[in-house]
Amino acid sequence: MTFKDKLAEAVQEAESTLCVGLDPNLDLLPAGLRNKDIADPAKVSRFLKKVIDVTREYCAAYKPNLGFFEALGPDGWDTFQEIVDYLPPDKIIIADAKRGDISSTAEHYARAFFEHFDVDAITLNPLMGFETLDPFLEEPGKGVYTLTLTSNPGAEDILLKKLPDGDTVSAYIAQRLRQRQDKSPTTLGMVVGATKAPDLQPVIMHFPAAPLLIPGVGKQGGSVVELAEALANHRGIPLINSSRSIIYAGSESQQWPKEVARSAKNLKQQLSPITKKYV
Ligand SMILES: O=c1ccn([C@@H]2O[C@H](COP(=O)(O)O)[C@@H](O)[C@H]2O)c(=O)[nH]1
Repeated sequence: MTFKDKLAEAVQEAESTLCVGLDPNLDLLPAGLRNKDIADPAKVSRFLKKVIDVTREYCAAYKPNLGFFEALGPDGWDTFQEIVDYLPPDKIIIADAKRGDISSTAEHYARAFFEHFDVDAITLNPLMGFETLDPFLEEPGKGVYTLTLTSNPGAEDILLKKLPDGDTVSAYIAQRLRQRQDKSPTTLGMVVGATKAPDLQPVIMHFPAAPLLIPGVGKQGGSVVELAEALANHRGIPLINSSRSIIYAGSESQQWPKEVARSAKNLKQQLSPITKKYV
């Protein structure tokens, strides 16, 4: 099955474009599992598995961010593997790894994430140039989300800078990705921030069929209403990610799993004006 087909099925089955971000931060774990000083991978696994159990009904995808697993030290990769294995097979799994390196190194990243961990998709950083994406672009069953217009303030530093032809760097990346898609069996998508909804139009216009991974709602303050307006004419399926505002909901209470479920359900409902186009 191609990545695009799996993405469409996952969204249709869950009737949701929600992606739950799995960012296990030791400082924010629910009170009963929290121990800031000693990384306890067993507690992290228990926490994330519970989050998955109570949110799976409301989302199409999960996005574990590698930074949080690497911060667990030597056990981090085992924990990542355990969570990837635990995730329901009908959900899209996106490794948020933001890799990008010369081809001979990128080949090894591709092998690690697409062969060893066998996730559906990965996030890549295009700053070292478009040929660094090539090792990830060989498999029809896989997807690649390239950082195009990120949600953070620093997007102004490079991505929103204007080139001599008047386009932004973000718009240029979108154009190049669209051209590359014509020659790639792998699905190319873009990471665009919900916080950048007002700047989104000139970017997605260059690649109107691109699947989008959209972080920035929730703790970063991106507006779902503005996002829905910006996506009105976009054809590619979006996945809207939220991490902290879902997985740490109610973390001071023993009832936290209920709060996590409630928060995922609420965001799924808020996203329904966006989702209805794709179900
Ligand atoms: O432009 C980007 C790209 C990636 N991220 C990642 O998404 C989540 C957002 O977490 P929240 O808690 O919902 O703010 C996190 O893993 C980021 O590293 C992003 O925020 N912006």
